[in-house]
Amino acid sequence: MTKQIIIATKNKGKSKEFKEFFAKYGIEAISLLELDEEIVDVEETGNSFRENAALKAETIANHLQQMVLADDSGLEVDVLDGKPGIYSARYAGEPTDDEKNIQKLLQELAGVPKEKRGARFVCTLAIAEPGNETIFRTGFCEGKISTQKKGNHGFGYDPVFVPENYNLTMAELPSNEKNKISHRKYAMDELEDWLEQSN
Ligand SMILES: O=c1[nH]c(=O)c2ncn([C@@H]3O[C@H](COP(=O)(O)OP(=O)(O)OP(=O)(O)O)[C@@H](O)[C@H]3O)c2[nH]1
Ligand SMILES: [Mg+2]
Repeated sequence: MTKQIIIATKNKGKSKEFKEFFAKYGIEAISLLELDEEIVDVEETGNSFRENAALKAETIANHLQQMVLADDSGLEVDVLDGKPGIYSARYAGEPTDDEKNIQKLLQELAGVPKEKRGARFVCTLAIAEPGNETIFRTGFCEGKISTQKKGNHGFGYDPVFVPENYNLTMAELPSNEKNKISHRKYAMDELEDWLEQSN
């Protein structure tokens, strides 16, 4: 039987990326959207990526009584003092809408010159298991916010995020390229020791 890990997410874009990462270790990543049982949303009431990742991982691990990985991630824009940050998914309000979030961000940055459009994606992973201490890993991806949407791969703010040393947006990169340089990939790299020891 293949090994499996539950990913405490309802985000299809994240789920697809985790399936690709874990497949390399012979592990099948399963999101909450694929479970037979409907899982209620965990309220993200924390004040940091770490607190929200812990909330999602620990709540779902306790509910399912098994090991669970959660991802809390977002975009920090320099000229906005790190916003939208932990509010990235709900930047333009709820229900969450990637297109509205992008339009709001482009409006906030209207007239801001290229050299001041620096930003980074942040991803904190939490792995929780009933009875064990939760572990955390974080990864970053530096870049800039473009002035126009381009590309249709990925999700979220990918169409307006240009990674450092690239002239293309994240959404113009095929998924295997994004998955070599993304915040999520660097957070997964930090998990390598844990993956080796638990394999
Ligand atoms: O362009 C992007 N490329 C990425 O790789 C990426 N990673 C995160 N984000 C943004 O940050 C929010 C996370 O918020 P978040 O961690 O609460 O996740 P979510 O609410 O979408 O799903 P869940 O995992 O909580 O169920 C997302 O919705 C996106 O707006 C990204 N945008
Ligand atoms: Mg969320």
